[in-house]
Amino acid sequence: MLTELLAAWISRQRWFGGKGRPIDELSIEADVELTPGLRHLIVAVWQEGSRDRYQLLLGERHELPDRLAHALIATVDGVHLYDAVHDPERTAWLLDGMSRDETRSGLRMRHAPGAEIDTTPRSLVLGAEQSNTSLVYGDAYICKLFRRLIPGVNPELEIVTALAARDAPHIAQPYGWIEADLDGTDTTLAFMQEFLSNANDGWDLALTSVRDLYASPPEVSAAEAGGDFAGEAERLGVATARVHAELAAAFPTDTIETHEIKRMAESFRRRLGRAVAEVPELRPHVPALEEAYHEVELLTSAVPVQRVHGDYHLGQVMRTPTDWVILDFEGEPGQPLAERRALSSPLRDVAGMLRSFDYAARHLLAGRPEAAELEDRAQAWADHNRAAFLQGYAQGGGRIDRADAALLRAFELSKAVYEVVYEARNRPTWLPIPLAAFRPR
Ligand SMILES: Nc1ncnc2c1ncn2[C@@H]1O[C@H](COP(=O)(O)OP(=O)(O)O)[C@@H](O)[C@H]1O
Ligand SMILES: O=P(O)(O)O[C@H]1O[C@H](CO)[C@@H](O[C@H]2O[C@H](CO)[C@@H](O)[C@H](O)[C@H]2O)[C@H](O)[C@H]1O
Repeated sequence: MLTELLAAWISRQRWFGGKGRPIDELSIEADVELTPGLRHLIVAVWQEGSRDRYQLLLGERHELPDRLAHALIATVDGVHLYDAVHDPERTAWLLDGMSRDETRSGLRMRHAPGAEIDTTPRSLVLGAEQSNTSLVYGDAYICKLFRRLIPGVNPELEIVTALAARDAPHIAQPYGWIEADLDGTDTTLAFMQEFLSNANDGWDLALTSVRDLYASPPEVSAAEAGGDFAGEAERLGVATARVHAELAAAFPTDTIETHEIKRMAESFRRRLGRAVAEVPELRPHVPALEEAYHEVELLTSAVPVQRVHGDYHLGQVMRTPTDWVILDFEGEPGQPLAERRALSSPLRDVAGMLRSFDYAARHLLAGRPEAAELEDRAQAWADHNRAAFLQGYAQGGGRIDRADAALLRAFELSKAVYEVVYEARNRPTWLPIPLAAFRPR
């Protein structure tokens, strides 16, 4: 039975969100033939009374070449069914579909306004398959297939197309997307953007600088080390401020008054409560966190809010030969769509990036015997680059005044609380990194 075979296969996939819980039932909600030998499936997976939906590209071949053996799902009546994201001959059809604005049984493929899609490049699945699958076509496009489907327009598509319509700088150009109605709501299934083939991500660049400092003689300061990153951190600050200004111009803005600020402090506390229940190492830091959140409640001036990135860190920015480009405007994975689209203070993104400088500085220390000696250098690198980023942010027109300090601090601490949970779940050896954020300064 196909559904049972799919259930066994899906539970082993890296992007499957329901790992560790038995699958009670898998049913096929939609099954569309895109082209002979390529089907698009939306499957519903029931686990412990709740349902999640996932999309699959199902290939069908009578003969399966060796290069696709690893993608085999099952063989039914002599037909090999396999994960067609690994088959460039089949995924070529997605480029065709988007370039021609094809619609197949409710599956709508679209190209971005003004975009001309070259249909000749062939795809490769990007190495690190995580919660989604990204296909890189030649060195031209990257198409992200959202695996777990949440009804609604994906914030990444919404934001990038709005910014591109304004010719905003610092974004990767949109080329196309795939959408369908899910529960009667227009839902993004895939989004294709310009592939920045000649760029490095900010995390790798920052780590190179940190390594350089650690390898320098102890008297060499972060500013003097060969691989100083401060110039880049500053340019990134400028780019961040410009993108915030574009977001404020492209989407509604508002201000939140005292009673809503209190609500924001409440939401920090709720996140903390849930996190402490899951990660007991957080408990000793609760009083200091409570105090920082209380400072937010004392704010008297209104706080400007707008659309923001929402999960801003060094892994979301890429340095091309000429500039910084910001990716992945999707907000924090796992949060409900409404929350990810909600207006927020841009300081939330600033705080996210400040945290990331801390991460880059400390991640080589986790579990190392020489960590204690390097601790001061890590702090010096983080302080130096955090300051440069803030300077760039102000230079680019971003607002951070004295009154913002309490809010920025609370956002940073709340992000660190989120990271504590993220690391406890995904990379326990990294847990000391966000925990270091709660040490008194
Ligand atoms: N437009 C792009 N050009 C080049 N590489 C990209 C592009 N978009 C994403 N990437 C690469 O893919 C990685 C993961 O992308 P991301 O959008 O952050 O996916 P995820 O949501 O799974 O974290 C990035 O760190 C980057 O290395
Ligand atoms: O990039 P994603 O949208 O998947 O974001 C999640 O994973 C990130 C880790 O890859 C995580 O970021 C944390 O680790 C980064 C280093 O790997 C560091 O630069 C970030 O500052 C830190 O928050 C992110 O929080 C999570 O949502």
